[in-house]
Amino acid sequence: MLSAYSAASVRAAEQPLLDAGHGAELMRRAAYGLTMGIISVLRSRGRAVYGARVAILVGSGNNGGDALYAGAALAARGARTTALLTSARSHPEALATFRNAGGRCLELSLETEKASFCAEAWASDVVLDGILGTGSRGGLREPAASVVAELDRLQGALRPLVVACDLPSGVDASTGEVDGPVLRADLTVTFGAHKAGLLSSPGEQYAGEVRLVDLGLDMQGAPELRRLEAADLAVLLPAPHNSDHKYTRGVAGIVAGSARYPGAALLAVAAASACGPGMVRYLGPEPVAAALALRNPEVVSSQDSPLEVRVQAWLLGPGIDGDDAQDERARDILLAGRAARIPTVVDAGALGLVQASDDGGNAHLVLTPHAGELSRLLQRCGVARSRAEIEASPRAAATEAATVLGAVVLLKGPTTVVADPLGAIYTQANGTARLATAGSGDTLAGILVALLAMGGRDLPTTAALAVALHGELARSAPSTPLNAGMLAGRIPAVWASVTGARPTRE
Ligand SMILES: NC(=O)C1=CN([C@@H]2O[C@H](COP(=O)(O)OP(=O)(O)OC[C@H]3O[C@@H](n4cnc5c(N)ncnc54)[C@H](O)[C@@H]3O)[C@@H](O)[C@H]2O)[C@@H](O)CC1
Ligand SMILES: Nc1ncnc2c1ncn2[C@@H]1O[C@H](COP(=O)(O)OP(=O)(O)O)[C@@H](O)[C@H]1O
Ligand SMILES: [K+]
Repeated sequence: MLSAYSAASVRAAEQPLLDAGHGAELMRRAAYGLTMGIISVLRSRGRAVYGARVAILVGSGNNGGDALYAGAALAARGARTTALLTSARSHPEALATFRNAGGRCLELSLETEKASFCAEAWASDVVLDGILGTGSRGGLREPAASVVAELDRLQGALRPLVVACDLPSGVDASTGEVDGPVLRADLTVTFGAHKAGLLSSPGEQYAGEVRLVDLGLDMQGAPELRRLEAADLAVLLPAPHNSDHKYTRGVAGIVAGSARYPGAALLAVAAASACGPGMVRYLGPEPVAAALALRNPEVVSSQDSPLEVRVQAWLLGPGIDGDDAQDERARDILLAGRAARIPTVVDAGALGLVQASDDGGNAHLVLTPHAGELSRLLQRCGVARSRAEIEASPRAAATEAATVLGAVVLLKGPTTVVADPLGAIYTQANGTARLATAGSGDTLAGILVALLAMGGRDLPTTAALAVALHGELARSAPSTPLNAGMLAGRIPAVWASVTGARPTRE
């Protein structure tokens, strides 16, 4: 499990070491890790350090200091290093060390030097972003903002590799929010602890690969957010016991699909069934059930009322729009669920049926909106948040929705957020943009209801687990187009690969 912290927590953890006079040592370690990161990206492009061209953007604070020390280390190994001082002030010792090592300095305040730096950066192997770190307030300001915007224009094979020092400048270290231009990094070498902003949208999408350099910080207090990693999936994905029978293994009940959208039911059911619960029960129109019988003969289908069947978890909503009988089933489950407290995934067409609750009445619900659906959901609760606002601050929006609605909110996107009304947050970014395709959310909902039915973990952890598994379905796919219909079929292989060796008796 990965824990990520706010800038304030990281700085608080650094303080005792700074007070004890270890500041220079911390910076030396940070710069060493950064140097190693730059060398590794150079090698990934088949370049030696000797003779490599490295262009460095330097800010006024310690972030600029780290970058200058790394630049000095590279210059000492024969790299051609050029720094652009973006402020009248730079870390004095680091600047002197850089100059002594043979580094060239240009000043942003001089128009001709700015132009020569941009030309140098475009011809470089690596651009190092050391303008702002955890001490930044708001987005990049001028004149640095324009240089970054200009450098970020370069695309494709001509674009140099970009390494960010601690975090891409202009990304909020705590929230991941972005205000103004940011130079998209291929690698971010971050120091001391993972920053929550690099594990949140949109910041995460600017950070590239993130490597942590250990500074020996003693992080105090609860992390801002957590993330499940491969090793967690291996432990958390459920496995049957010898003594189990189908009802102890969990029954997933699914109310999805309609004459208009039969596919949503097919996708959700296929995904749920592939996760291996004791049983999948499908409630919905007869023609959809008939199609399911051919594709998933193990599924038990009926046109019953949900009040007549027993399940360990419900999924309501994919593709039910406009079908009165499905709508009624979803309403019945939501009403009965307030007493029965059966874990219930509320997706797509059922999201409009959820009412805000501050009495714990929704504590068994996991709502799974994308940003557009969350905007409408919040609107109904009297909170105006446009889709664009939600995409700009998804973590804040998911947390707000979880509080207002009293339910776990799983907000889908490139980095998916799971927010618990009690304040716990997971973010997962296992997937790739190939998941952004119609029906992919139905597959996620199917995985989630199956994992909930199989039980064993709390709602937010199970939700994060489902998102992680769903993401892995795309990550492990070859780089060819992917449609949602292909995803469920990948579950067994991906499950096997994330859980490692497969004992036959568990
Ligand atoms: N404190 C420590 O013990 C360590 C800090 N390290 C580095 O130090 C960084 C934090 O250093 P600082 O506290 O100096 O902070 P920064 O390096 O983020 O710089 C803050 C400076 O930038 C200016 N600034 C703030 N917001 C701005 C904006 N939006 N646009 C333009 N300028 C802006 C401020 O005037 C301030 O001078 C970390 O990110 C990390 O790179 C590392 O050396 C590891 C150890
Ligand atoms: N750029 C992206 N990178 C990775 N995953 C993404 C990206 N965009 C969307 N996703 C994921 O794809 C899925 C899309 O779900 P959803 O929007 O509900 O689609 P649908 O309603 O068509 O099934 C979600 O799991 C979401 O997190
Ligand atoms: K930076």
